[in-house]
Amino acid sequence: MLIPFSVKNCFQLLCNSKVPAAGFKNTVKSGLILQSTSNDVYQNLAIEDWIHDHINLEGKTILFFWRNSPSVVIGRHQNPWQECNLNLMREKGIKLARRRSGGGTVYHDMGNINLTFFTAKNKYDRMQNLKLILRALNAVQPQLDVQATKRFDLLLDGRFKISGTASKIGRTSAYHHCTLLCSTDETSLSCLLRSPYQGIKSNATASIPSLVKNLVEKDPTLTCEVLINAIAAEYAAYHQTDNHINLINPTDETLFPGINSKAKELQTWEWIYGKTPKFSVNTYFNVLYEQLDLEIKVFIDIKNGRIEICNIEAPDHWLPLQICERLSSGLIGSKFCPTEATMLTNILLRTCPQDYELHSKWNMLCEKI
Ligand SMILES: Nc1ncnc2c1ncn2[C@@H]1O[C@H](COP(=O)(O)OP(=O)(O)OP(=O)(O)O)[C@@H](O)[C@H]1O
Repeated sequence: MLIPFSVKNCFQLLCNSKVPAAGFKNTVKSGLILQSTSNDVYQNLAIEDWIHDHINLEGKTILFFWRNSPSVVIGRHQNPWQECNLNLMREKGIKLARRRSGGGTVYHDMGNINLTFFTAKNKYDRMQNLKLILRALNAVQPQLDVQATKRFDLLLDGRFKISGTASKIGRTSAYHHCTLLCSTDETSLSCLLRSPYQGIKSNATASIPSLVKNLVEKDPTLTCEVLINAIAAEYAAYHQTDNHINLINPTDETLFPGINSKAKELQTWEWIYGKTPKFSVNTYFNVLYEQLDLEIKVFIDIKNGRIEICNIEAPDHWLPLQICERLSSGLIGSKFCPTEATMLTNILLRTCPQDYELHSKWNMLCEKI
C-alpha cells in the first residue's frame, strides 16, 4: 500500500509526532532528512525496503543516513563464500547481510556512513547525488581532491575509493545508496573481504576490489557527524528544505507497520545464503597417510545454498568407495554452510559410530569443504 507523501503525514509517519514542529510545515518543500537511531544492519536495510514499498515519492525526495556496527554487506546477486571470510566473521561476531540492490561487497562499521537517496523513478539520478556529496565535502574541506567515476564510485586523490554505489529501481520509485568511508577499520575491511575458499565456480556478480582510504586520514576534523551535517546542509539547500535531521527508530511498528518482519526476513538463512546463484566447488587437498602423500578431490554443486550433487574421490585404502558414496549421499540437501559441519559430522556418527579414525578423516574433509 502506498501512503501519500505529505509533510504532515510524513512527519507523523516518520518522525513520531502528531504535531509538526513550528516552522517545519512551512519550510519543507520536497525533501525530508532522516537518520536511523539503530546500528543494526538488518533493521536499517528494512527501513529502506519499507520506504521503498510504502511511500509515494511522486515529486518528493528523502535522504536517509544510517551507520552499522561491523557488518559485511553483499549485493543481491553475490556468493558470500566467494566474497568474504565467513569463518573470521563468525569468530569476530561480524554480521553478514544481503541487500536488495545489486553490486559488490562492502564492509560497514561505525566509521562508515551510509546514505540512501529515495526519489520517484523518473527523478532517479546517481550522478546528481554524488555531486551533492562532493559539494558537501568541498564545503567542509576545500583541499580534498575527490572525483566521481563512471562507475559511480568516489575516488580520493585519483585512486583511493571512499564511496561505493548501488541502487534499486522499482515500478514507481527508486533508491540509490552509497557508502562514505570516514574512519572505518581498514584492516578489518581488507581481511574480511577476502575469501579463503578455492575452486568456487559461479556466475554470481563478483566484487571489484579497490584501494580504499578514510577521509579522516586527510583531515582529522572530518568525523562522521561533521560529514553527515555537511551533507544534510547541502541536501537541504539543493531541495530548498529544512536541514533538520529527523531521528527514526526502525523497530517502531506504529511508524512503520510490518517493519520488524521485514528485518527478520533479511536475517534468514534462506535470504542470506539461500539466494546465492547456483555454484560449484571443485577442490582437492593432500593428506599424509602411512608415509604416502594422498590426493583427495571433492566436487559439490550447490543450488539455493543447499548441496545438490556431491562427489568425494579418495584413495580406497584411506576412505573406501562405499563410505565415500554413503557420506556424499548423506550430504545431499544439506545447507552448504561452514556451521553445518557439525551436522555433517552427525551424519557420520550415525553411519559409522565406532570408527574414530574415520571421524577424524571426516572432520578434515569438513574443514576443507
Ligand atoms: N564501505 C566501503 N566504502 C567504499 N568502498 C568499500 C567499502 N567496503 C569495501 N570497499 C571496497 O569496495 C570494493 C567493492 O566494490 P564494488 O564496486 O564491487 O561494489 P560496490 O561499490 O558496493 O557496488 P558497485 O558494484 O555497484 O559499484 C571492496 O572490495 C573494497 O575494496
